Amino acid sequence: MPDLAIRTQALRKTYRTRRGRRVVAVQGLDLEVPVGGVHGFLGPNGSGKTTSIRMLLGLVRADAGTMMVFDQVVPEHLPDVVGRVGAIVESPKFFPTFSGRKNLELLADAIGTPRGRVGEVLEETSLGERGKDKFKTYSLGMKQRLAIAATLLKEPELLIFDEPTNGLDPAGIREIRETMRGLGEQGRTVLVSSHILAEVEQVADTVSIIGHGRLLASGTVAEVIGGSGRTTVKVAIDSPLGDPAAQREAATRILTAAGLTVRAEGNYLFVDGAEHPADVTRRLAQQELYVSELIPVRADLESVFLELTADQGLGGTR
Ligand SMILES: Nc1ncnc2c1ncn2[C@@H]1O[C@H](COP(=O)(O)OP(=O)(O)OP(=O)(O)O)[C@@H](O)[C@H]1O
Repeated sequence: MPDLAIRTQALRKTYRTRRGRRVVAVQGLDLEVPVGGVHGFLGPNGSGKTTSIRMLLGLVRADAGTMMVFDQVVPEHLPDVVGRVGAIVESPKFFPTFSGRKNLELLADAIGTPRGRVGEVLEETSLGERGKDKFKTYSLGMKQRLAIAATLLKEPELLIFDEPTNGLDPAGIREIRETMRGLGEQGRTVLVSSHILAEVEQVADTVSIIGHGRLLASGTVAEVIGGSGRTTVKVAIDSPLGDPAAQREAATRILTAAGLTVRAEGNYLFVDGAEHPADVTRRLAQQELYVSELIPVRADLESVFLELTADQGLGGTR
């Protein structure tokens, strides 16, 4: 088993609302985050990501289960590991009229980190040039990167970011992604929660997908995609004889009867579940329907996510 930065077992949390209603936020979560690299913690809105992160950081008490950070049981031994962990769970407060650099210098003084480290973390988050500008002039993306810079001051080995790209424009999202990738490449462990899958797919080495507070799948992005058993092929049928739409309908009937899932999109059929693409060609040819194009479509994390969470009536949100 690889060294783990985080491990939870059978973790549970139920909230009680003021009206006495019980909300089960996390119900038996087994999470394993390997040391080094970026780990995407994925799930639809309300699936329990924030609650899990808050429990790990000792901000919310778990009802049951165990949690370990770098082999230390938390929250009991959180003081022993807290120096190795940096987290952004909500927007930190900075002084708007001070520069980014000044804000970080004050923080460095407060946590006993040499001020020399401030220049380094500004560089690491690509804020070097803007460090002397006032915080209030920063874009949302720069503010978020300053928050990351602040967590880097004490050189944590594990960084935990809860939905760090929320509210950012595409350029801001790209900058955060690059920053995370850089941190992972340095050998740090980055746990990043998100419901925006396309982004995480580009940056994560490993992922855990949760739904209703439970683990649905985990592993490298390739394993999770591969393990979904999806082989989708995009098929065009182009016989000179007959109406193309009628041929697509006939093909849909034949393939569906063979247990495959078929979705029509424009002039194409997307066929899921074939063990081998040639199966599709063969079944259609037997009924005198001839395939003019057959393109294997790589499953992406998003479609796997939607498939996994759809089973639970969760649906993915973007
Ligand atoms: N303080 C609270 N009191 C009551 N219910 C809560 C509280 N915090 C969260 N919940 C509920 O617990 C469930 C899990 O919420 P949580 O915020 O952990 O999910 P999430 O995956 O982080 O969602 P999001 O992506 O929307 O942030 C939701 O149903 C939410 O409404």
